[in-house]
Amino acid sequence: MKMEKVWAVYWSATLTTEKVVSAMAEEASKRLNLPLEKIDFTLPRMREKVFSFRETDLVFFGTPTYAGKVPNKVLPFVQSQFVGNGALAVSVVLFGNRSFDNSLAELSFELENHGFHTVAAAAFVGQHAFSDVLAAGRPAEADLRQAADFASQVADKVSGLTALPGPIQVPGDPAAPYYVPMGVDGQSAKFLKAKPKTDPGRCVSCGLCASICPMGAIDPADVSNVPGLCIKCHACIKRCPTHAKYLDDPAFLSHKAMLEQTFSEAKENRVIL
Ligand SMILES: Cc1cc2nc3c(=O)[nH]c(=O)nc-3n(C[C@H](O)[C@H](O)[C@H](O)COP(=O)(O)O)c2cc1C
Repeated sequence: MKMEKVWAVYWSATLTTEKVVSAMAEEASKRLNLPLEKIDFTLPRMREKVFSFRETDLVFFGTPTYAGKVPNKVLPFVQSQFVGNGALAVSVVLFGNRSFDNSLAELSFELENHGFHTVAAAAFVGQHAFSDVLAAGRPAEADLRQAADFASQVADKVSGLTALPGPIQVPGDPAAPYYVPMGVDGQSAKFLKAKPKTDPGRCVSCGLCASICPMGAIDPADVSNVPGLCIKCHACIKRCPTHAKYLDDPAFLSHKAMLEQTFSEAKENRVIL
């Protein structure tokens, strides 16, 4: 099929999805000798307009896995902000070494439902946003190489297509319920209402956290004040230059400890072509 443009489209709070989707789209654009454009819809200001694609677009579309699915506060934007108009798409999810459960199936389903034709899919491991040790440093160089190899195979597949294939088959159930986080005691860990705290001894009031919060939840005039909804994405915690932000909610810490105890063995990336 004759394509005209490659796109990297992603939502990424701690930048692992951005890294993997960008590596894929960059490689495909090189291989197909086509221009590349990026849409990062992580921040509220990037979620105000609708993006419409064309049949000649190849779109690498990525989100993280939260509770085994597409993050529930991101899903409405996936559904309302992007119109496929017959564009080819590659669904990509990142997951933090536990499982991607049903996120890839859900993302693929939503893309198909909104006018995209999915031609490939991938689930890559990214450092777990909750932890400094779970999948630490991933995507690493080897992951990014694998992402590029995959994209190059996608490019060859797309160039060789003479008709639209059926939707790519991915494991999982788009309608499955969310994974319920557990604590070390085996009971469900309820930390939905937890909010990040600020260490006044470290915070220099640079305002970065407020400017990168995907929910716009942090008061820029007083960053220790979080009046908005916190989705525990860890953008503020992971990206604070002085390490001033933290979560000390006991249920959250218990879930994090359980994950670190149970899912320490490195998982592999999954590609579907
Ligand atoms: C609220 C929340 C829920 C998560 N749930 C899962 C999960 O169910 N399974 C998993 O393996 N990783 C899970 N993760 C880890 C993320 O999928 C992983 O850190 C991903 O790389 C984050 O993407 P980003 O860097 O683009 O924001 C979760 C992370 C957060 C913040």
